[in-house]
Amino acid sequence: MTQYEAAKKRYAERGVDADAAINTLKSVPVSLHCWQGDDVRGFDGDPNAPLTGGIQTTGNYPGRARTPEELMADIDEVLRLCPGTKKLNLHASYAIFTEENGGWVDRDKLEPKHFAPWVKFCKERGLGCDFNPTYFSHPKCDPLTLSSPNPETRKFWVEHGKACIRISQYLAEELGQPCIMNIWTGDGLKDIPADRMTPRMLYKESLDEILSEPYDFNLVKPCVESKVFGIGVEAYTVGSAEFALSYAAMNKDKCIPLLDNGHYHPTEVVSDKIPAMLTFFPEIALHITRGVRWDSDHVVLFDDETKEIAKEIVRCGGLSGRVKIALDYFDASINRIGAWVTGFRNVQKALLFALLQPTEELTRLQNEQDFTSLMIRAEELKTMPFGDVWAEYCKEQNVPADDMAWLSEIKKYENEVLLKR
Ligand SMILES: C[C@H](O)[C@H](O)[C@@H](O)C(=O)CO
Ligand SMILES: [Mn+2]
Repeated sequence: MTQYEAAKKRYAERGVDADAAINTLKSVPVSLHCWQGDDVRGFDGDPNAPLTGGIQTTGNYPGRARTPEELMADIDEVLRLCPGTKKLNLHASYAIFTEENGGWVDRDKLEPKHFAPWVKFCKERGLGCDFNPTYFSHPKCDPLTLSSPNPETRKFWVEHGKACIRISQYLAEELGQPCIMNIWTGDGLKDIPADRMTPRMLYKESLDEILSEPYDFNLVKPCVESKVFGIGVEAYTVGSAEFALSYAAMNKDKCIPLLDNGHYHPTEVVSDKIPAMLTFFPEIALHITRGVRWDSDHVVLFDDETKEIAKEIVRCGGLSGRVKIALDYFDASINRIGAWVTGFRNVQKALLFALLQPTEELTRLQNEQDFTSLMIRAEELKTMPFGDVWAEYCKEQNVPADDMAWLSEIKKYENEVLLKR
C-alpha cells in the first residue's frame, strides 16, 4: 500500500473522500498577484520612486523584476512550482507601452491595447486574468484620489476607473473567464479630520460614476476593498469597512465586497466574516495575506487563520464560485519567487486541508450539542496524514511535493537569473 493509499483509508474511516478533495481543488481558481515580483512598482512611472498610498514594501533582496519580460519569466517560475488552477492578477500600473501601441499614456487614458501582451501571456498558459485600477504611487495622488476635494483630481481618477472597467471587460472577453476588478484607494488622513463625511460622499459619487461605465456584470466583477488604516494615514481611512460594505450592499447588481485579512483590527478575523457576508451577498472576494501587527503583507503561511479562512470558504459553499480567492502580499526581504510560491502553495494546502474535513459529521455534532465529541474530532484532524494527500495532489499536478526540491530549484534560478539582474 502506498503512503497515499494508507492516508486515503484513514480519511475514509472518518467519512472523508480524499480523491474527491483532490479533484475539487484542482479546478478552484486562485489569483496570483503580479506585484510580488517587483515590489509593487509597475511599469508606468519612475521605477525608483517610493511606493505611496499607505502601502509599503520593506527589504532589498536582489533580483527584483524590472521589465515586463523579467516579471513574466519570474511568474513562469512560480506557475511551474505551484499546483492548482491559477489566474493572474494585474494592476493597471503594469501596462506595457511599446512603439507599436503608441507609447506611454497616463492612467486616465489606458486602453486594452496596453494589456495585449499580458493577454497573450495568459492565453499561452491557459490563465484567466483579474485586474486593479492603481490609485497610488502617482503624481496625481494629491494625496487623495477618488475622494479628493479637487474636482480635477477626482475626474482624472474616475476616468482611470472607467478605463479599467473597459480593460477588465476586454480581459474577460479575450480569456473567456470573468475578471475581478478590485477598487482600493489608500485615501485617508494622517491626523484627526475636521470632516469625515464629505470625503466619503465624494468617494461614493466617484464610485457611482466609475460603475456607470457599461460592462457585463457576468464578466466584470468590480469589488470595493476596505481598509482600517495605512502608513501615513493612521487617523482616518475614507474607504473604511462600513463604507465599503454599505456601498457593496446598496449596489449588489454592480459590485461585490472584497475582504483583505490585513485590513481589520488585529483581533478581528476574516474567517468569521465570510459566513456573515455570504448570508447577504451572492458573491464576495478575498485578498489572502498575513498581517504581522499591522497590514504588513507578510507571506501567507499554513497557519491557523489561513486554515480557518479556507474552512469557511469550503463549508459555506464558496468553491462554487461565490468566493473569489486572490493573494495579496509582497516581501522584498527574501527571494521573491520563494515568497510567491510559499504563499500560493499555502493557500492550496489550506484549501485541501479544509476539503479533508468531515464537515457534515462535525455539523451534526454541533447540532446535537455534543460539543465534547466535536472538539475531540476536530483536534484529531490536525494530526491526520494530511502531508501524504498533499504529496499526491502535487504529484498529480506535476509539481514538486517536497519543499526541499523546489527550494533548490529557486536557488538555481536565483544564481542563474536573479543575481545577474
Ligand atoms: C496592491 C494591492 O492592490 C494592495 O495591496 C491593496 O489590495 C491593499 O491591500 C492595500 O493595503
Ligand atoms: Mn488587498
